[in-house]
Amino acid sequence: QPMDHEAYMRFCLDLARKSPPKPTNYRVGAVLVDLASNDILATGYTLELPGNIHAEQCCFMKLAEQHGVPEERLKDVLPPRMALYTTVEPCSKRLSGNLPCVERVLRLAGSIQTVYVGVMEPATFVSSNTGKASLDAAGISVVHVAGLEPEILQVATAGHVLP
Ligand SMILES: Nc1nc(=O)c(N)c(NC[C@H](O)[C@H](O)[C@H](O)COP(=O)(O)O)[nH]1
Ligand SMILES: [Zn+2]
Repeated sequence: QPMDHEAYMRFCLDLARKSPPKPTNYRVGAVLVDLASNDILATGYTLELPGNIHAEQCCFMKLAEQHGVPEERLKDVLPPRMALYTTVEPCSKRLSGNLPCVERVLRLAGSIQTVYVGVMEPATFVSSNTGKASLDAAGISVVHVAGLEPEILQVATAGHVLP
């Protein structure tokens, strides 16, 4: 019995809780799901892998490693219909200058059908995340899974110094 959207988002939130708090990013959890089998292809949480790695980026890095391909070639080796769940929408700009996750998702346009997000990105680091427009333009739906916002934001900002 496949999990429902809220169950996947709760799973992402549990992953986000594993992320070490930092004042300069959010604690996010993400999973990539094969829509044909409902199998979870990869999980990730912020800083899970060495370096300044985002949750979504973790998923893609793990799959690139598993398949022995560079991240740019993932579309060639991954299933044709997938969904990405992430507690915070994929970043469209990173203050570190690293490649934003929206760009990483766009590499899989045509395979990733939908990005399910728990919250849109707050304005703490990036005044307005333009990801939804970019993803929509590439035919990737961005769908808000409502109901977990307070918990997601509390976990995401746990490392932030109080104003
Ligand atoms: N969707 C998402 N997943 C993450 O794992 C994560 N950490 C963010 N965070 C977005 C935020 O805008 C950036 O973390 C800051 O812009 C700082 O950029 P870096 O993270 O240092 O590259 N967003
Ligand atoms: Zn990102």
